[in-house]
Amino acid sequence: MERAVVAQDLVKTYGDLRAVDGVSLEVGVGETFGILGPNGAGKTTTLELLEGLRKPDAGRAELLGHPSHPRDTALLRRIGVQLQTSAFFERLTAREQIRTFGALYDVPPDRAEAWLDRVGLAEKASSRTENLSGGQKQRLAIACALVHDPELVFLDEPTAALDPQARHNLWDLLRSLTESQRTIVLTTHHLEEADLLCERVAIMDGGRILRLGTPAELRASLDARSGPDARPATLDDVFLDLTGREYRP
Ligand SMILES: Nc1ncnc2c1ncn2[C@@H]1O[C@H](COP(=O)(O)OP(=O)(O)OP(=O)(O)O)[C@@H](O)[C@H]1O
Repeated sequence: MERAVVAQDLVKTYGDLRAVDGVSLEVGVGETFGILGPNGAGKTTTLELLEGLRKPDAGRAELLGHPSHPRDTALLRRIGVQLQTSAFFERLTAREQIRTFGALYDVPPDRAEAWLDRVGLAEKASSRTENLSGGQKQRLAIACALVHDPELVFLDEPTAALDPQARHNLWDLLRSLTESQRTIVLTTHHLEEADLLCERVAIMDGGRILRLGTPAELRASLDARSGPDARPATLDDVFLDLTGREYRP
């Protein structure tokens, strides 16, 4: 497997809390890889360490064969990161926003603007970003992450605020990216989404990876323990079996 992401023993602590506690994983070129886990499991922190947005206390990550930290400007052109919607440039319209992101990577304005259509925002091109709905802002953030056609894309809960139409359309868009050998690493709370989109998933809790494999492998391992009369396991069942049913802070 040609590898787009390699992480070895990543650790990140905040005071006494080990938010990420020895995470190792590999993601193949062209693969869609999902990071799942309850609130506070360490998914976003793991993603930020992989992206090079945060420096690990220990361990290392490589993206496309280069260390992800300190950030390498040549690498930045090859990766796309979905930023928080609060990271938009102020007072710009959706059109100006996507063109500005595109200009950072020398993407011609028309090609950048075409992304608004791909995420269903063509009609909102003249709206200022602060007037977009939560789901519209999220789609714009995803378009900004993809505008320069990166080889490797990191998406943090990309469908969290999306309605079913937008969610299904985004799934189609992400599938079309992997058809052209783009690699996607995403976090999600939607286990159906992970099952549909991801070739492999890691289920995290307490900063550690509890299980890593294809959704089918994870379901089969639970089925094997449940006996022949139980209904077939879903990824939800696997998730709850590993992480329990208690609320998380
Ligand atoms: N900058 C920070 N300072 C202190 N603690 C932090 C910081 N960022 C995250 N944490 C803590 O680290 C732990 C992991 O947080 P993280 O955001 O990675 O979890 P998550 O799995 O993405 O959760 P969620 O599903 O709620 O988004 C949490 O307990 C969180 O409170």
